[in-house]
Amino acid sequence: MTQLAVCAEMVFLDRPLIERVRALDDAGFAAVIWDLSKHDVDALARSGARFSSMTGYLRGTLTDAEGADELLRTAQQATKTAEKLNCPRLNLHGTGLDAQGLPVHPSHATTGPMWLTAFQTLSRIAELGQQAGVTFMLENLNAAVDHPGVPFGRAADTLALVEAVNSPGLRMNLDLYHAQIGEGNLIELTRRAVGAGLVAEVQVADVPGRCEPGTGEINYPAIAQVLADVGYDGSIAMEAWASGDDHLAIERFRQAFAPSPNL
Ligand SMILES: O=C(O)C(=O)CO
Repeated sequence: MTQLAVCAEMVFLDRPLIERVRALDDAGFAAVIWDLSKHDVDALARSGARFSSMTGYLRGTLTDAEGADELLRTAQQATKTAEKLNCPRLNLHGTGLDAQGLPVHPSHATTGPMWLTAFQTLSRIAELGQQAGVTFMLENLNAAVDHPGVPFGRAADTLALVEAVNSPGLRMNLDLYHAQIGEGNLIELTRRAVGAGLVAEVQVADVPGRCEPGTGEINYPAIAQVLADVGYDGSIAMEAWASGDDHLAIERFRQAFAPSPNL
């Protein structure tokens, strides 16, 4: 059944994280968490909250041999944390991001060798996911506003890699906020990626401003209809700031996806 989740790193910012995940749980949402090295994992595990996804690595990159080994090593550690939190999805980016979201290894052109190494690295990651019983996800990002220089940020590139690896241990984290900034054509993108069974989480925020659905230019009720039409039953997560009141923002998110018969 489709599960609604909210990124605990972006709402209820006046409270400690542990209280944010509890507030989300009380409101019926699972939580999305970023860098677990910054959080008290045992306290989160004891909180009773549900976790939809978390960052699935600490360091590393897809595109060179040394970075790939580091990515695999820290992804393996992340699977242990995921087990403690009972968190089924672990998120990856084309390269590590710093505290400002900037790529640790920026690249403004992706070469043939980079594509091949990324494919091999992701194949290893997918195997790790299957062994650990979790799904790693490669997230599309945007280079124009939030993550300049991130490799494989375009949804089309992310989807091509996930499709090529073709393993249940690796799926796409389809971030519609980033895709709207980078490429648009969201309905067709959603129909194609989700319809092919390649998406494990759909993340949402509106453009511009990255606030809750309904505050910008994206027609989220139409996206919800597409998700229902293709029978999506994965996670839908709001990775957005609250434009005003936090409770109102998460209710607007819930309402945007309420028409789905899977909910
Ligand atoms: O910008 C995003 O979507 C991220 O996941 C940053 O970690």
